[in-house]
Amino acid sequence: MQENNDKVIEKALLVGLNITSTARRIDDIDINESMDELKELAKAAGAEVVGSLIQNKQTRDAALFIGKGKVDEIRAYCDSLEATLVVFNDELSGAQIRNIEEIVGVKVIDRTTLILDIFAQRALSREGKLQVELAQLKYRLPRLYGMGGAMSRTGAGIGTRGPGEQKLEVDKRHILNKAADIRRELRDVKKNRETQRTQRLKSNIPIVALVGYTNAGKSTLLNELIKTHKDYEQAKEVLAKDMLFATLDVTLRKALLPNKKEFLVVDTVGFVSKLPHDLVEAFKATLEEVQYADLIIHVIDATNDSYELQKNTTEKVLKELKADQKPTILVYNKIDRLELDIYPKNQGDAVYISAKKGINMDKLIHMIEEALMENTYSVTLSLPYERGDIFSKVKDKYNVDNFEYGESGITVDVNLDEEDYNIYKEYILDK
Ligand SMILES: Nc1nc2c(ncn2[C@@H]2O[C@H](COP(=O)(O)OP(=O)(O)OP(=O)(O)O)[C@@H](O)[C@H]2O)c(=O)[nH]1
Ligand SMILES: [Mg+2]
Repeated sequence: MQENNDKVIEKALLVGLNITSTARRIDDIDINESMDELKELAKAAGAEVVGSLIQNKQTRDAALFIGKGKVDEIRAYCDSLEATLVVFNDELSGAQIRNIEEIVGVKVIDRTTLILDIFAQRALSREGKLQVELAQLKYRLPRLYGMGGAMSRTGAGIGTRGPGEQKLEVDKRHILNKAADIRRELRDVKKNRETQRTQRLKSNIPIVALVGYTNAGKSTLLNELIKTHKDYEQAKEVLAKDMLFATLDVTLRKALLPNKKEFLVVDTVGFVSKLPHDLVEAFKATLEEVQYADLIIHVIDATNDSYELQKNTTEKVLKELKADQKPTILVYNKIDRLELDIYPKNQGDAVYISAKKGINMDKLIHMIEEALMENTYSVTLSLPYERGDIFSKVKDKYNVDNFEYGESGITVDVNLDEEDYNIYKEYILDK
């Protein structure tokens, strides 16, 4: 194990179980793809992957998950590869972790612990940190027995980190108290967020949420969309990186439609298959922003071999968030890396783009405009000068910059929503 300034680079051996009988779950993704993803997750957590093995088996083993013979094999692998960490592709019980650790002699963690560890390292906002910590505590509680083992949580590194660098609790009573504290604090944070949201909803700016599998290109797309805004500056861009879970915190930024109306773009945490259930629960709160969106842009990495599965995973979460009935645009991204004629042309609510190379961005932006303007009325208002109050209201609310001072008043081109259309009907200029 190399160590510098407390940063431990662990050498990880990955282990996957391929269930070959009917015990296999229908939504289990292909084992090779799942292991590739596990490798990316291990890298994202800061580990160096030194090896990977798959066990084909009819059923899961209650005590050792993959069976005694394979565990002995893992031990030999660990010795020869000098692995310091074994990562299982599935969620293990506390007893299984302890039993396997006893045989292989190095730290054993599962996919859930790995994902929680990445989240623990990346969460930036107060709320994000609290949610990750709560998810970690919930995960640990039923496993305390298994993790009391000799080498389990005494060392540093993956699986021992909590947000804010404190060591995770190992005492049940402490955990329960801590979880209660966090829940209380989260309630306060939530109130705060609700206040902000109420203000936002009052301001009437439509909200467009970017959702999709991790690494699909959501943040890259956000950075492209905000370039349309007059107040755009590079400092407003968000981190876009070839790394799973680059984005953990919800970010809102302003952008402009061709008709000059403002909208807010929301960047969200990416989804992944087998996302730990506690984390889904925790991040549902963050993903609440999606529930308030007027439009959802589902970003899909069209170059990924499992993009269909990734799309399904995302759609399942959207359903859980009760956001599956919202107007949605499917964006197939990264087409700069595809042969030009292998993807269907744009059809219905889908569009093929490259966020990075700016291909078909104009098409996408027009689709966004159409979707957001669906229930609006494009009118010209003729406002007498004594109704300057209406003018300033409309100007602020709709970000109007197309108006003219005439002899009898001000004429304004604007897209009114239904409510305002009825209020200002008498001032509408007949075409
Ligand atoms: N070739 C190509 N690469 C792209 C495109 N869009 C994004 N990428 C790359 O894909 C990687 C992931 O992009 P992000 O924008 O960080 O993806 P994300 O969906 O925000 O990912 P998470 O925040 O981790 O969930 C980065 O390396 C991007 O440069 C594209 O249109 N073409
Ligand atoms: Mg991102």
